[in-house]
Amino acid sequence: MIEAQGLAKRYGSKTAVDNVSFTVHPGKVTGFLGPNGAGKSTTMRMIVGLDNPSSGNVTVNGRRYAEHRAPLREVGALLDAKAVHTKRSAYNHLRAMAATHGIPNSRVKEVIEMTGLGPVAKKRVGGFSLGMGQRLGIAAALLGDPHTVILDEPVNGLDPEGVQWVRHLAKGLAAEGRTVFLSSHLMSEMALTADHLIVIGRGRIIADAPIEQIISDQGQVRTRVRTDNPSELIRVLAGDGVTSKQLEPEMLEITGADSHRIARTALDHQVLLYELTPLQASLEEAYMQLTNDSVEYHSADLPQATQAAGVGEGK
Ligand SMILES: Nc1ncnc2c1ncn2[C@@H]1O[C@H](COP(=O)(O)OP(=O)(O)OP(=O)(O)O)[C@@H](O)[C@H]1O
Repeated sequence: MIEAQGLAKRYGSKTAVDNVSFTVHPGKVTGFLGPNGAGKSTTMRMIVGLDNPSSGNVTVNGRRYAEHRAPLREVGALLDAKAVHTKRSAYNHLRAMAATHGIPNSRVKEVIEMTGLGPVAKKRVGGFSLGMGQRLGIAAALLGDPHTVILDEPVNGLDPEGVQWVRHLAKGLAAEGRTVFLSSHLMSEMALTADHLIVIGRGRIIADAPIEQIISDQGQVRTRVRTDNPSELIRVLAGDGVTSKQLEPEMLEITGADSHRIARTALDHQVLLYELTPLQASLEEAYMQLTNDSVEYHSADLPQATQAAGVGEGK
């Protein structure tokens, strides 16, 4: 369990993390989501003692990271995959880490196999691709078989097979009862991996809830309706925060009224309905709505075609 209380980090006049309190529970995957510069990495660095809080505190299983006698066995973290000796082989890098904690070589071999690094284990880390570097970082995080696993952007640079592997790994670790805390800016990936989300924007927590709740709280109720008299239905539903968009000659998307109210109003006015489908907001929509005011670095507006191609996304 990770517990942060009133945690803050200031760099000169810049407040990177602003008085945040949260708990990350064991047995589930908790996603840490937020726009670029929101304070995710700084928070994670404070959890593992790489940065000192300006105020507040954070503990893992009741103790600050530095107070654990064998921290690698308690907390495994992937924070900066590039922070390794580039001249060493992956195997030697992991062996050196293991030696500081009395972890046997057999465990080094185990994590190399688990992370798919077998074929490149004897190669110099300097020549690794971004994805291989991520796998090595994850191998290092798992080395001490820790009860708490913290991964900062673990799927960054991984191919689709690697992304799926991280997803299964995170879920598997949580199913074993471990505390799993991972950050990502890929909402779609979070939707598939996390059970619970903590959303941060401009250094502050803006949501801390199970994923389904975040979606249902943020997503406006939208309903797709097919009717043979759309103009009459629009007229009788109008007002009271209800808006209707005509998508096809007989199809409307109605926001601000649930299916029950739409059906009742239609019946009262003798309007025939032949489809009534509640539409679930996606996590991405909920996230955009939540973080709308907290995005520090807005992309310039791009032409539709460029946006569709995915150019101009965050890192
Ligand atoms: N060493 C530092 N000195 C000064 N400012 C810093 C330092 N580290 C982080 N910051 C600032 O603190 C804020 C939070 O940064 P942080 O890296 O924690 O955000 P993040 O949510 O991890 O972002 P990203 O998704 O872009 O990695 C940013 O505005 C960043 O510029």
